[in-house]
Amino acid sequence: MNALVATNRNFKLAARLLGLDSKLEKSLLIPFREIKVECTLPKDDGTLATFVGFRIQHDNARGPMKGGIRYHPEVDPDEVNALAQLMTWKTAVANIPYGGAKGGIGCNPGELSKSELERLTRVFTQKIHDLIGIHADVPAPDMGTGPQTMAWILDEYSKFHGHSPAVVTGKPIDLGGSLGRDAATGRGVLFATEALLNEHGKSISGQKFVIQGFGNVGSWAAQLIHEKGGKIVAVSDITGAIKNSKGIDIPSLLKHVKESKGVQGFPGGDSLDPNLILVEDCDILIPAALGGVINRENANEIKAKFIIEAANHPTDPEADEILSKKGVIILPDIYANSGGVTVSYFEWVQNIQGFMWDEEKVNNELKTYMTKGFKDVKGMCQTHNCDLRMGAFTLGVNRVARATVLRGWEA
Ligand SMILES: NC(=O)C1=CN([C@@H]2O[C@H](COP(=O)(O)OP(=O)(O)OC[C@H]3O[C@@H](n4cnc5c(N)ncnc54)[C@H](O)[C@@H]3O)[C@@H](O)[C@H]2O)C=CC1
Ligand SMILES: O=C(O)CCC(=O)C(=O)O
Repeated sequence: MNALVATNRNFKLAARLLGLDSKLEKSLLIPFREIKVECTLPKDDGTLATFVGFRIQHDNARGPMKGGIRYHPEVDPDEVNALAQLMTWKTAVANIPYGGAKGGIGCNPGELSKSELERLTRVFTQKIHDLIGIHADVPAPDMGTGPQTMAWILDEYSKFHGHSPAVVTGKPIDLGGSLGRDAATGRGVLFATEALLNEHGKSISGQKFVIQGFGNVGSWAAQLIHEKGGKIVAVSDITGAIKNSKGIDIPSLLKHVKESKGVQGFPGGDSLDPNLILVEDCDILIPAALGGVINRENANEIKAKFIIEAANHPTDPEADEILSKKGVIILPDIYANSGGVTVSYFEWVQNIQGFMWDEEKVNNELKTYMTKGFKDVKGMCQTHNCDLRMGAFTLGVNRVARATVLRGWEA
């Protein structure tokens, strides 16, 4: 199912549970601003290449719009739109003073050299610099981008507006990045999983995990879960998939991935058909790569009892229904992966304060936010007699609706 159709469907279900006014519902759904820019740059061989970049600014009722920038061949306006909307509900679920936005460029970062990526990022920044800003819209990394991308945006933006570290988060520490941001989404996934398991009288230790995606989010989640005694029995990335029913040695896998640029060929496991990773036997499945991967084609075959959505919108609404009938419990993206944007908020606060926190403070604050977020989501589940996805959606949508009305909706 198209990502935007799926996200709108979840929003509308939440709006109905909340009894939202239909005009307010319509206004919350339509993005504040959609930006589409052409980015032409010289490649290393002297030929010109043109890419299309998007920044969708969904809502700013609760504060500056916030969200990552994705470099991926499948980036399209509908998906960026859906991801921007999800950011609005996510920042509200986390209860941080932001709205939502998302950006993306349709490109394959693996096929571009570092200098081509730098030129692409600078051209994109030149096209959108007037529309982003410390109190307007603050980008961050997402799939295919990272601290280096944020450093180039910071540098290009600062040429127009003066030195502005708070205009992006997820930057290198040397440029004002926060300690703990690199690991934050994965660490948030750990805290979210602990909160859910705790409610079911279980702990991480001894549970069997499968993780799809071994980039920033998947690899940090794997490392932290492994440290807590969780048994990771299968992992996949773009290069392939591996499994080991006794549990994969994650520190060795991290070393292998650094050297070989992927999980493929890891000697500490057997290779597995990547198409089967989501239906591999486990207790807990963590999708940490692309959207829409859990759908009506594979939902019936899923063996996990719990799904922790580290990726954005990995589960189609049709799959939600099938999995719910099977009794599978899904911890939704807008809560489960909110650790990244929460520490982005801490980074922005540190930049504005001009004061750096130590890593222990960052991680402790993150745990406080994730624990509170779980409690708030559960509260909405009880109020509206709904599952965790609708608990999170009603929580986020209600907070944004309240802010919108307070700002003068009635006027
Ligand atoms: N980086 C962050 O702070 C946050 C990221 N997310 C979401 O988490 C997910 C992963 O993002 P990152 O780890 O940042 O990206 P990344 O670019 O660091 O890693 C992506 C990983 O997915 C793998 N992958 C790509 N296509 C695949 C496929 N077809 N099958 C299996 N694996 C595949 C890549 O090989 C790589 O291991 C995305 O959905 C992103 O939107 C959500 C919240 C915050
Ligand atoms: O850290 C951020 O500002 C946003 C991260 C992001 O793109 C996401 O949570 O999906």
